[in-house]
Amino acid sequence: MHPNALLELVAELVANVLKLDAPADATVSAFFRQHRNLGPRERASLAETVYAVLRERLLWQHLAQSGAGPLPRRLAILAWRGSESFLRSALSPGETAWLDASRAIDRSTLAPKLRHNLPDWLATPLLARLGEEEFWRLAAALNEAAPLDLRVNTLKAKREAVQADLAAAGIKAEPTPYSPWGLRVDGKPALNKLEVFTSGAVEVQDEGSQLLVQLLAPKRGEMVADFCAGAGGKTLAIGAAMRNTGRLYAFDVSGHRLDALKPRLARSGLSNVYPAQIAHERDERIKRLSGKLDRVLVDAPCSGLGTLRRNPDLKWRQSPESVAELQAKQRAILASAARLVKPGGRLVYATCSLLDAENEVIAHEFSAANPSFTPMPAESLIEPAMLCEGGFLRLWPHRHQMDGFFAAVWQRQD
Ligand SMILES: C[S@@+](CC[C@H](N)C(=O)[O-])C[C@H]1O[C@@H](n2cnc3c(N)ncnc32)[C@H](O)[C@@H]1O
Repeated sequence: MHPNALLELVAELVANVLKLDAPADATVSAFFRQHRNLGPRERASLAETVYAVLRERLLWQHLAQSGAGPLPRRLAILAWRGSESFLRSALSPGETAWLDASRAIDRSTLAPKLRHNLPDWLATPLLARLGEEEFWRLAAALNEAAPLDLRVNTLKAKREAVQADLAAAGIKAEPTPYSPWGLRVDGKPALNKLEVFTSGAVEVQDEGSQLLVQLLAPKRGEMVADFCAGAGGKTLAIGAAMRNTGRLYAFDVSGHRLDALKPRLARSGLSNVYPAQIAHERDERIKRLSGKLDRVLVDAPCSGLGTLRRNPDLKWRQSPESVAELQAKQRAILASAARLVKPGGRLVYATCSLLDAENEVIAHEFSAANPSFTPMPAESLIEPAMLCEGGFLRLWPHRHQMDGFFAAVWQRQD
């Protein structure tokens, strides 16, 4: 494609994504479906440039003020992530001079906001919690691309064997540092046509999500519920840890998400999973299981701010108001899910948020209101201790090279 035609397409996609009315990955996929003629390299330039715009949006918008022409084109030029010579051949002499001048600006002289690229409502609590030095390390880590992690389905394969199969397909993968089932893949190779994937020997899953199963620690033959199962990333890991025995309920209010679980379930070889759509957290189907379950996981709907490396649009699509709404849902879901746990059973509450408001605050409130649930310190359930903070699993991209992740664990006494 002619360089300027591609740059114009990038600008169009930037404009679409910056409407912020849908998740960026959905907007990008829809755009690719409308432009089927684009090759893999063109798609990569488009997607990576759009994500670069989202990651450092405040910086680019500041620099773009001095340029000319439509704003989405200026943003696309500044954040361009394809071939440099290709970009330059698309630019007018005026644009070339402006790009060079923009790049020559010493970024360390810019206002903090233009360097961390986080909205104030998010930067303020993170800075207060982490302190200056660590806050800046987090801000830098959030603007890097996330690694691609796989979870080996131990019902079907061993980690070393999968690693060897991937190597035979020219894909380098190393065991993840903390999860015993994880492999971290080099780069972003297409995996979905490989035998290891189609046979159900692996699923894509961030290492942090894999660690959650160690906190839930489901055993053979138990009755377990994954209360917010979605497309079942955690369900599959829990079902495998139960060695395909017992009964694992996969609840969710979204039938559409549970539908996405079906093909994954078929590949996995699991037959102990019972997906069920519920109307809300107080659904009759839930009430019937009251006090009967050994383990319940609440992977709560949350702001997703721990996944900013993958979903940088979330920092612009969430707000203090949306976080307050999510907190209300989190409280209600945790309270209902807790009723399913039998005496002696275990309850786990998890989010992929960085904010105390969705994490420690919800967990402490629950403990205070439910004295029959005794907190179990995460440090006693998972190693090494540096994965935990204040009795909770607390993962950070800059400390642990994983998505931001939180989990609290309780045991029901009576
Ligand atoms: C963080 S996602 C779950 C991701 C999933 N556990 C996984 O590992 O792939 C949260 C899920 O909660 C579901 N949800 C929202 N409100 C709910 C409710 N009241 N009861 C149960 N699930 C709910 C959403 O549909 C969404 O799928």
